[in-house]
Amino acid sequence: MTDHPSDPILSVENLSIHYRGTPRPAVRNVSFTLGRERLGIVGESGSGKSTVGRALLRLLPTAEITADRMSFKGIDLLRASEKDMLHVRGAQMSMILQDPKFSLNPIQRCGDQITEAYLTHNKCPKREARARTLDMLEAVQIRDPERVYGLYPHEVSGGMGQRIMIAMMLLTNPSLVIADEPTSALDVTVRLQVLGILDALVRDKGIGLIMISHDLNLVRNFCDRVLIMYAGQVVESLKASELDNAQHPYSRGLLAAQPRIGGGRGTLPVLQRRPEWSEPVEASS
Ligand SMILES: Nc1ncnc2c1ncn2[C@@H]1O[C@H](COP(=O)(O)OP(=O)(O)OP(=O)(O)O)[C@@H](O)[C@H]1O
Repeated sequence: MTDHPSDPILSVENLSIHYRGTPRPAVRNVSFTLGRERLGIVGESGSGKSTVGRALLRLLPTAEITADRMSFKGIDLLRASEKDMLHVRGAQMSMILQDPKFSLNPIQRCGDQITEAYLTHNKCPKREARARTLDMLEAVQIRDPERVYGLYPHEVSGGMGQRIMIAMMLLTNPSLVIADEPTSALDVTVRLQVLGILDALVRDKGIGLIMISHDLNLVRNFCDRVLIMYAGQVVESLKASELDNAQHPYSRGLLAAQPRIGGGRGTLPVLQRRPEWSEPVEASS
């Protein structure tokens, strides 16, 4: 079990993932550890970020997953039975996806969905689960939890839907939350509110967070460490505060392609890609 804040919650060594029927692995030799911290995974579309997140939850029925190690709080995720994974998913490890519209059940009231998810993993009277749901809705800064409890997903805004998802994912007290582009469907103000909520909850509860994103500015400000992925591999791993000093030419290209306030109106450079970056590299942690 993980007791000390600096103990890794998650340890991944040489993770490779190959979707069956595709010519090459989507992810190759990815290694990293995660403590009670916020780890960003960035890279262009198709670089394998979401595939890594889904592999941790073993949500890839059409892929071969191999690794020297993929352990979460002492559980061997490669060899855990499906029954064991049912206890891990949603209870100890949760995933927040981009758009709540596709994650919430459209024909069930939002509050009932959270209560039901809680009761799947915890035995308690329904009344108590409902009260916990209302408390959690309040914790994610929903002002009128009783009213929102009774709304259907189509009746809530994108930002509120995402708070509802966060409430659902955090109510079971997970040790690890994987947030896959959790705010990219939100406008800037709501995005900052949702990130603030996630940040406070992660800090207060000592959760490990993996933030999957395209947005370098977001991970620079929000995360402690960053993995930069290209063509299924981690090309660079560094502290978020040192992101601007990234060395790999792909990372430098990503940084240079970011528009900056006050950066002038010139054309942004086109991101260069070289074949040798797709060659196998030494695993980094
Ligand atoms: N179910 C699947 N079957 C076959 N190939 C897949 C499947 N899902 C993803 N891939 C491929 O795996 C590679 C990595 O995809 P992945 O979605 O992990 O990238 P990503 O970095 O998360 O991209 P995005 O930012 O667009 O979500 C891509 O080449 C993608 O086409």
